[in-house]
Amino acid sequence: MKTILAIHTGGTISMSQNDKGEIVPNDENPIAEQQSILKGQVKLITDEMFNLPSPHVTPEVMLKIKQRIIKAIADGIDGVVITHGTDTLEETAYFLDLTLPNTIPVVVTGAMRSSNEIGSDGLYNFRNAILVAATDESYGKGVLVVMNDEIHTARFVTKTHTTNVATFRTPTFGPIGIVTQDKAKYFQELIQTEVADIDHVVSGVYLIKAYAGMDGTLFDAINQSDTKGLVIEGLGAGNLPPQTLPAIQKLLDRQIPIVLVSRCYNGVAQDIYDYQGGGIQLKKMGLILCQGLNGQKARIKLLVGLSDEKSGKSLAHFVRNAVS
Ligand SMILES: NC(=O)C[C@H](N)C(=O)O
Repeated sequence: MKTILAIHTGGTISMSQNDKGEIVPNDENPIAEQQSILKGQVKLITDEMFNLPSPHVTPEVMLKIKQRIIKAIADGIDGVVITHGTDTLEETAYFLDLTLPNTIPVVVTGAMRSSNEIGSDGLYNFRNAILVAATDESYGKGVLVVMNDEIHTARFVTKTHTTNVATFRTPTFGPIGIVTQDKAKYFQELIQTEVADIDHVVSGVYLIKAYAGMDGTLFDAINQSDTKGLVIEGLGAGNLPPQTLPAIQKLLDRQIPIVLVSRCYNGVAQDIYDYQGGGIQLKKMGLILCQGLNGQKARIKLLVGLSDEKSGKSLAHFVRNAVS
């Protein structure tokens, strides 16, 4: 029988609705109390590590979860499930994907409806996540996100709806598997990427979204002494309004790495346009075009790369490509 460690960190999955209809954190986590899930099939160990709404989760919290899992791997655990608030779930999941050895299944899940609401999805998602973590086929697939009967890679999954239970989607590539009839079934292989075994996290890594008519104001504002890196969600295939360029150049002159992704939901940033502010010019200026990640994930990847003391070409290589 496999031993699965459940690490609880908070979020709606551990919350309840009060008499006024408000969703509030609980002192006692109702999900952590569920000890009989898949009884006889798995041995469940529980660690109530945090009780945080996920907007309160920081890279330091993510690092603590990573360190807890490293200890569990050393102790011989067979798989890990993490319950987490959905607002920043994709960032924690991707942080773990980038920093953990790909040796045992690590599955992140959450809920869109709190524990006592009609149609609450928490217990169901938790059970499915345990099932996936205890499945042999889940080995070697990087960190997984299991929600609403679907299995996604942490690398590409994103929250797409504020309240719908079918909120987690993988744009461009789709989910890699489904949970059906009490089984995890996979239909896509995962391409391995580099892992960075970091022991601290840097601060000063920012994320800015481009818009029509944007100028250099926001770039000038983040041109501070503590700024270590910047991700820009560019327009379309990876372009920027020309008025932003002088302020961006000032950051590049200070050797601050700048990563460019697209603000589009689907597709990858590419250097295909040759006009002022087009992707070709941005690449020539030294921006790192990152293929396939959204802004918040590219920021996690840049933060992990910088925390691993990568710079120059090795940082660009680490950040650039999420798919190979
Ligand atoms: N569904 C959720 O978990 C949302 C909640 N605000 C959180 O991220 O903690």
